[in-house]
Amino acid sequence: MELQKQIITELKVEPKINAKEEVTSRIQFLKDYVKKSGAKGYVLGISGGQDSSLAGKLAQIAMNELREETGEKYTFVAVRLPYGVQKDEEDAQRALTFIGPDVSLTVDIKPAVDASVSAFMKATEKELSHFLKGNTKARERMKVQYDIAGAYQCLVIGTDHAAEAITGFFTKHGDGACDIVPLYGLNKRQGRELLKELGAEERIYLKVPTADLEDDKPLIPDETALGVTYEEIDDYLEGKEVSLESKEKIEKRYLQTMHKRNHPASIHDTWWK
Ligand SMILES: Nc1ncnc2c1ncn2[C@@H]1O[C@H](COP(=O)(O)OP(=O)(O)OC[C@H]2O[C@@H]([n+]3cccc(C(=O)O)c3)[C@H](O)[C@@H]2O)[C@@H](O)[C@H]1O
Ligand SMILES: Nc1ncnc2c1ncn2[C@@H]1O[C@H](COP(=O)(O)OP(=O)(O)OP(=O)(O)O)[C@@H](O)[C@H]1O
Ligand SMILES: [Mg+2]
Repeated sequence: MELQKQIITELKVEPKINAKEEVTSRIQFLKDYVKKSGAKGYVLGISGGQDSSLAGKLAQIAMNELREETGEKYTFVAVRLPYGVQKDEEDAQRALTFIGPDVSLTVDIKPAVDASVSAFMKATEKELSHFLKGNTKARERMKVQYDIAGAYQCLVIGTDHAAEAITGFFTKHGDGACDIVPLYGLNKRQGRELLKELGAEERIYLKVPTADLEDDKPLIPDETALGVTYEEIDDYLEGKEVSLESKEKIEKRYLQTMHKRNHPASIHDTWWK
């Protein structure tokens, strides 16, 4: 099968969606999964970006409905995880207002990240690059979310979706580590459609996507880091034709990041061959 078709099938992307139906079915999924698991709710880091605004809103609605339906105390915990002071804190606060979480926490990851980086440098006498320190930030955020999951008996939501999975644009065992992925199969513009359906204000769904991980490149847009636009990634995922240059960039990243979309290789696996 042609690689584009193979990727679309693997990442479960539909070229056209009904935003209302997607909202309903993904909320239902969050409700069914938490009930079946025996957990008491969900936790998610809220950055101010599009993906966590959407996943957080779906989770909060799911918890509201479950409380109504069961009379049990299901809870959504939103956690702000800034590295010191976040440049776009205002956007994060706007996202929290939109979500209206049951519980809102803030854990500054700076002391833990800085301690980890300085212990690494002391031991190795090597500098940890801004890029690698960025991945440490993402893994520290993962760790805090699992601390909360343990303490509040809840599950960790991940914001992975097709437009991110295709390029492997996430930190392995960082933001890539989670218990449930309610946005799976959506591309970036479909996620935006869901945010609109949920009544988010424009500033939330038009916010420029950024990983915001590197100290020397604050708020660098994902599209700059990737060298390809989300419009092109979304078109590719909807089976449309994109420029040859973008197609090659997307497919190269897809092939290089196979290991991020699979379980660690064992002697029984063949995906890496
Ligand atoms: N073939 C292979 N088989 C098995 N494992 C392999 C491997 N190649 C590398 N690895 C392992 O993977 C590691 C590299 O992966 P990883 O540590 O993830 O690091 P890497 O993929 O190099 O960097 C993460 C990228 O994701 C971006 N990101 C991160 C977090 C959030 C967002 C966002 O959009 O918000 C974006 C970040 O800006 C950066 O460009 C290697 O150190 C190695 O341990
Ligand atoms: N500063 C932060 N505070 C809390 N959580 C964060 C922070 N930065 C990243 N995260 C978590 O890591 C996830 C991955 O980041 P990512 O940038 O892909 O998503 P986003 O910021 O929600 O949306 P966008 O891709 O539009 O920027 C976020 O969805 C969020 O759960
Ligand atoms: Mg972001």
